[in-house]
Amino acid sequence: MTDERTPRDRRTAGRDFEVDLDDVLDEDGDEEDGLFDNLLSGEPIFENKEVLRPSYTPDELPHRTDQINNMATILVAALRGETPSNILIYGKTGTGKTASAKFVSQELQKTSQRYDVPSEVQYINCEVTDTQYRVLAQLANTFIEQNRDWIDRRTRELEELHEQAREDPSALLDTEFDDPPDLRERIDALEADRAEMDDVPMTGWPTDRVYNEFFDAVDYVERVAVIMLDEIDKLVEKSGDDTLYNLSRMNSELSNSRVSIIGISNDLKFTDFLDPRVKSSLGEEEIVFPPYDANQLRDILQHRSKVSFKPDVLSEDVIPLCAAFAAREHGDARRALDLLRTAGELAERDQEETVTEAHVRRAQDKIELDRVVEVVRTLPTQSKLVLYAIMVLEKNGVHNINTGEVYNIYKRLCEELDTDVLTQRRVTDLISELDMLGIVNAVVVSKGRYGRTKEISLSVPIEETEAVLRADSRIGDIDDITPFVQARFEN
Ligand SMILES: Nc1ncnc2c1ncn2[C@@H]1O[C@H](COP(=O)(O)OP(=O)(O)OP(=O)(O)O)[C@@H](O)[C@H]1O
Repeated sequence: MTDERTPRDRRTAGRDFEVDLDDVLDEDGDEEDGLFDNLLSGEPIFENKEVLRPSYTPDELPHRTDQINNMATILVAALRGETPSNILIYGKTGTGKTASAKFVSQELQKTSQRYDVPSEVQYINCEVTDTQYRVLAQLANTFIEQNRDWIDRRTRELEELHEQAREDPSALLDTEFDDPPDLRERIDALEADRAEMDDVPMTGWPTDRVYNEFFDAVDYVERVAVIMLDEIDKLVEKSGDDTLYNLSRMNSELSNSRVSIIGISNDLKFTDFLDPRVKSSLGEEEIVFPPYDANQLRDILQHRSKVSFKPDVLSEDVIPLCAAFAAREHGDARRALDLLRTAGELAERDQEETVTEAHVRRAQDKIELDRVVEVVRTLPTQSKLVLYAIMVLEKNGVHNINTGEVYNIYKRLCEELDTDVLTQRRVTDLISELDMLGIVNAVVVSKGRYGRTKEISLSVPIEETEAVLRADSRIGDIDDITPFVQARFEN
């Protein structure tokens, strides 16, 4: 059947929204370049941009061989049916902890399938799943799901065997079953278990009931379960160490299965908050991921760029510059990859054929600005008011602002918003926090016999900061405030 409609008919058929086609068709009704045509027509820079995103797990991780081998040496116990030691993995953000741990898990699962040994890794991101209840419920449901699949497979096998045994009783000779009724009993028992296996709801039960469900689900069949808790410090920060305590003492009570834990953290000090028993059990093995240096980052980018970019689109200095910028930021591979991707996107947007050093510099500014916008947007209201006060002063040409000046404006803002006024001491603390976040720069200077004071300046672009602050509906309502700054006696 041929479609008799014109291209225009086809485009408008079934539309339930209005589009002005004159924007896309010229006066003679011919097609002009549409909104996306221009963007699509440029020679694309990327071969596969997804490869540069954090969600992609590379199958090669340069400069992490030692850590990967170390993990494998510990986890190989699972393939022998033994319990691997628990592992704690430390390292700053972007040092390849998650990528390496996931890589080793995939290899472990592949090998376990090949040798038919039941060992598996369950990954949990504790930034998302951050309470004992949710961790246990998520694990329980994963194992319940697997158990149901296992029962389905097993009952199918046993039904077949039952069929055979009814015709020929010798079919049961080398099995654990005495006769067909014995086998039938086993099938019925499995089906009864299956019927009882309900999911754990994500809220609402007492936590010990969830724990019991999880315990029964893991122990239902023989297996070694490695539980990988990424961002484990977030779990401890939010809900203490009960989950880790419970997981680390399970093995003494399990009959069929074994559990081992891999904890991943970028907070080197988080174990200080753990119960000593949990601390020693969790830290049986510790693996440290040091920051990458510029040369290592260069290798990592080189590997990824081969798959992600078209050939010859990167000018020579692009990768070294991305690596150098990211090495300055505590050797963060995620930052290096973000820079490279953003630089590529900027070149693509400009419809240029090569990515240059200038794109990398612009990408660095853009990423930095995005970070600032995000930090400012999520500040608590009081900190936003303090920052707003500093911004008002700068906008009115005041430099080397002191705390008293910030405090005066801050008080006026609070009055206008009819909100609580914090003490000057507390506001000084908030200024120090803004300093630590890199949003303002506060240096203590000595004023000779006038004592010491803080000189404060904004470290971020003023227009963008104002726009983000004003996007907060309460601050957006503030009328323009002109600071009254006392004459200063400079010495
Ligand atoms: N050696 C490496 N080779 C290739 N890519 C790497 C390497 N190390 C890290 N990466 C990449 O860098 C990004 C960040 O890595 P990853 O998520 O593993 O860091 P992390 O140490 O877990 O950081 P965080 O603590 O912030 O979670 C990912 O895209 C990862 O694929």
